[in-house]
Amino acid sequence: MYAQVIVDVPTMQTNQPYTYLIPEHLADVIEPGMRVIVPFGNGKRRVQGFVIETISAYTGSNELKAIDDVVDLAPVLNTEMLALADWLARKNFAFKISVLQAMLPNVMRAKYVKTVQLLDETAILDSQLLTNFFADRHEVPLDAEHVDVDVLQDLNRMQRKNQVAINYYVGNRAKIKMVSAFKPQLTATEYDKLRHDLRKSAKQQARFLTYLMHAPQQWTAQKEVIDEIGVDYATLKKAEAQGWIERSEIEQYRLPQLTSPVEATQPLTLTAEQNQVYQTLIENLQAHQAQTFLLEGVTGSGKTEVYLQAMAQALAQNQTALMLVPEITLTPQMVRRVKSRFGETVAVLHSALSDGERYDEWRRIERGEAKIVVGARSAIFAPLNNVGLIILDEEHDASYKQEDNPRYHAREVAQWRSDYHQATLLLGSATPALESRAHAQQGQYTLLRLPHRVQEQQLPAVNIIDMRETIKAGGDELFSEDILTAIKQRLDRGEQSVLMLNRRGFANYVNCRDCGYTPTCVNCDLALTMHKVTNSLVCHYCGYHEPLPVQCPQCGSKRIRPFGAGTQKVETELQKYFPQARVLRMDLDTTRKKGATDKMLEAFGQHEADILLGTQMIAKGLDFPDVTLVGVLNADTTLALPDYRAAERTFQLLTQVSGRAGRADKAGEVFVQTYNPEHYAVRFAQKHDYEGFYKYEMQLRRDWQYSPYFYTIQLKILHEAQNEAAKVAFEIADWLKPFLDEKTVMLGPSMGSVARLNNKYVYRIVIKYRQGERLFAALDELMQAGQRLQRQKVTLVIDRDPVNFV
Ligand SMILES: Nc1ncnc2c1ncn2[C@@H]1O[C@H](COP(=O)(O)OP(=O)(O)OP(=O)(O)O)[C@@H](O)[C@H]1O
Ligand SMILES: [Zn+2]
Ligand SMILES: [Zn+2]
Repeated sequence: MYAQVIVDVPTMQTNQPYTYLIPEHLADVIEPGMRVIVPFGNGKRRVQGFVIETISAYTGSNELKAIDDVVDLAPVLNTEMLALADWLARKNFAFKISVLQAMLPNVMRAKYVKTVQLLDETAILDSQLLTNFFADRHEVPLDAEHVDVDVLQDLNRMQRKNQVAINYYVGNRAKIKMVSAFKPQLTATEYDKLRHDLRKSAKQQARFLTYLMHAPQQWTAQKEVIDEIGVDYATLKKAEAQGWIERSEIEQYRLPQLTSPVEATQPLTLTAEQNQVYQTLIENLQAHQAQTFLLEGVTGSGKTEVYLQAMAQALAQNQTALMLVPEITLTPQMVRRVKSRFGETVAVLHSALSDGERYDEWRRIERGEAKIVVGARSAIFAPLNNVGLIILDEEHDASYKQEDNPRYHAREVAQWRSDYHQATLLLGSATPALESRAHAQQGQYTLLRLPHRVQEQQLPAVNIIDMRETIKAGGDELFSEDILTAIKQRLDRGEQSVLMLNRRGFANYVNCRDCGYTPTCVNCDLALTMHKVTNSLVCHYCGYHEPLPVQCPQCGSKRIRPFGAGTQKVETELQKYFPQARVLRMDLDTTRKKGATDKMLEAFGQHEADILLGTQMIAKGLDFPDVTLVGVLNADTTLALPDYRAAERTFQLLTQVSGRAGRADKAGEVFVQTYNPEHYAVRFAQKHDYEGFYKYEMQLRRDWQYSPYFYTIQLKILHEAQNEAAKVAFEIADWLKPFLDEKTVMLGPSMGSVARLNNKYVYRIVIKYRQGERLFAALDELMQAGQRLQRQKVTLVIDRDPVNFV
């Protein structure tokens, strides 16, 4: 028997599996989806690999090495995941090993240990340095970074003389937490009788027997009982000796905890609109059809309640459900809402968990103990079986796209899994991605709508404040008079405010404080990005550049300069205006600590603060009844993103954050400060007009040839030397040209925005296309050349449908 193995060797940039011999004693053990340890290369190097297939015949001529060992007793990747990995690697020009690893919790990645083994003890006798290094040991971990250079040189010399051997081991970091536990062995009547026969003085035993009479017939961690009923360890030992209980080590899950207990909730009675959406979903669930629904529901329209009830239906028909939420803030509140409905059958997977917690949640899912999964992007790989429903909440969110290896979009994975399981796929948002809305237009998705808030509350009135006027009148760059007045009103009335400082694209662009002008690219209509090193403005897309202006080209003002103030500065300023206000600041700094976000939101929910000041992380999902004011301090930073989705991102952000106001019985009000008050993204957001924005933006996308009319592929070429990066980039561009049809546009090669990333120069090629077959074939070939490029120390990144151009 032979196994096809994808090996974990970062420098082997290939999707080709390697064939290994399965030794006799492992013949009945090894299955596809298991991790194995295999020798690799010439030395004694050992690496981890994934078996993707077993075969009975080998026709090649190479002499095969044998598999050393298996890591798993059962496959950790099932047939579905192996097929998905295959598809995903091909579709996104990714390496299979990175896809397979992305599907598993971090701790299941191999840890490699290198050691040096002393073969000839006499060889070190003369050297104090080496005697100290080995210190009476025969094998010592070798971590080149922490070992003296002299020692390394000696060891090298000794290796050539066969006096030492270098060994490689594959370690396993996935640790299961074990605790002592016991299980009752007798019936309640028997325990009762034993208790009657006890000596009077045996108080602890009596207590324990009383407990056992009512204890469930299952393994219980002993520590909990010892603490709870006050018996000691000796009592348990005695009980075991007398056959009352059995004792053993059992596995205990590290369950992620929220800061306060979750109270159970009941399904709400759906409104007529919600019910209509719900019924459509249920019908599809019952029919077991792979169909995609786009739920376009205004903020506060009760989308989440619909998700919860649809998930309940999946459970009721004995299926499982998967719900994705964007990274960061949203998670704790959403997790709370899902847990309040479904309790322990919910598993949570997101980046705030510890590695151990993630591993345990993953196993609860894999074993079928958790039937509902809530998590961020990578939770899309949760090993659920028999999936009935997949939900992407805030489906437009950019965090669903993974920007590192392996690049993928959670939406495309969701679609694939929905097809595989014949599951219902529900994409929900108040502001769907243009691509999704266009799919609904063309009938690929079914469009469902919730145009009103749950209790028919009005969407908040949005006031646009022209900061150019404020500045002219000698006002503050951070707070206009209007917004200060509005905050004061809330403080007087005991209501709450949410203030957002938009940090995306921050300080990378310049704008004119007098007329609002932001320089844009002549070719692409995208905002130009400031390059401090060269003192110039650069287009991230096509490479166009011009010197940094000293004077506004539009109005002649000298007040054209970079934008910038951090949340901390804003907080200080705010406190100067309102010394008595209780302000909660939420940004990357204050939320870094585990559970910090959850705690802060709890506090705000309990009205322990008057103002929540934060970055765009506070824009989504918050549902607090006392919030009647939302202030956006700077709407423009997202507009200046060097990305054709800049207007879309701004519209989405403004709509989302506005939606936090007036969600209950008190009316809400929004103030948006901007230097571009007449921009269409701002105007449509003011009217809460998603459909209007969609139509307008689609027209522009067609004119400028952007998604969804054109697809985009971005190639990045990285090298330590600028001329080498440029050379390879132009070679690749020339090589690709014959494969492009006349409707395909190639931009660049141009120097990347972050000219030096990880000490490497970046060159970029952007390709816009409508028909991709020939292009993809060419890119596949380019991928195969990856190994050659690697030898030249060139990194090639192929990014399909990039969401960020930086
Ligand atoms: N049928 C219902 N009856 C009463 N209250 C409801 C109902 N459905 C939802 N709600 C409540 O209305 C509020 C808004 O609902 P929810 O948070 O589900 O909206 P959403 O559309 O997900 O909002 P957003 O997209 O703005 O985050 C919540 O407090 C929720 O508990
Ligand atoms: Zn100007
Ligand atoms: Zn350009």
